[in-house]
Amino acid sequence: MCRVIAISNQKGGVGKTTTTVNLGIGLARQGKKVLLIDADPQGSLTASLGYVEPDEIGTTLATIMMAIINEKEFEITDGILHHKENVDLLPANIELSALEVTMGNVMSRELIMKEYIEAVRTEYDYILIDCMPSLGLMTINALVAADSVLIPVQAAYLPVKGLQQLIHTIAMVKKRLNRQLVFEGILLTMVDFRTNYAKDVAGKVREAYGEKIEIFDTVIPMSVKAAETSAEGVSIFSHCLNGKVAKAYETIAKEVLGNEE
Ligand SMILES: Nc1ncnc2c1ncn2[C@@H]1O[C@H](COP(=O)(O)OP(=O)(O)OP(=O)(O)O)[C@@H](O)[C@H]1O
Ligand SMILES: [Mg+2]
Repeated sequence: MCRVIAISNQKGGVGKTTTTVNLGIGLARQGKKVLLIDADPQGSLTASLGYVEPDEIGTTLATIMMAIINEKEFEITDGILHHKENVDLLPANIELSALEVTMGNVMSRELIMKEYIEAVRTEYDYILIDCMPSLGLMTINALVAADSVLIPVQAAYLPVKGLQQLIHTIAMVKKRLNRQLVFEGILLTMVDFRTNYAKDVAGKVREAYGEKIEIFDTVIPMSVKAAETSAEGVSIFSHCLNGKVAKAYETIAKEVLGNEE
């Protein structure tokens, strides 16, 4: 059985892409077959995995979604890149933003990505979708295609308002387009243990949302090591296996495996 997880928060720079890379490769290290989908025209996931010029890649998520819109055939291997840390990647680039505009006029425009995922899900144990920082049509497509949504929250400020908007959008998707959608959980990222403030934010998020949404016990520490990995095109496991960020993502991968049982 394949589980499809959308990694989403419309707030920028909260650790969505970093979490997609390291949770994905963390799951692969536990023996799972994993596909990472870049659903952000910035192509950060693609670049983080070492494909440093996303705009030069020919076949991307946009190509395949366009084929689906035009009712053209596609192969499940189309566009797939194989990363050396045992995960597959469907890349993205700037073409995705043009597609998002085009898609606005298409029938069943929220269901295009789902059609792709339904075709490839037999090949994988986990599919992670790295969403863009917006709640537009591309993110709605990801939420409709997903079984669950994982919400990274940066522990550096009080994110209550932005989270309410995200949770409302998820509730609407669940009601109208994807009854099965559940919360994978809130993941606190970039936690600076030296400050009481970070602990305070963690406490406040638990207070405000802990009853409705599972909050991962493990938090991701703030570390320059996490930021360095994307420049190298590898995960934190290749960059600094014994560091605290690698340990944290390894534990999160195990928590996600446990969520399914
Ligand atoms: N645990 C961490 N410690 C320190 N820096 C981090 C950590 N996690 C991520 N970063 C850095 O923070 C920045 C934002 O992270 P990331 O790109 O994963 O966020 P994002 O939510 O995907 O951003 P966007 O909304 O632009 O897609 C990046 O420069 C990344 O390297
Ligand atoms: Mg990102």
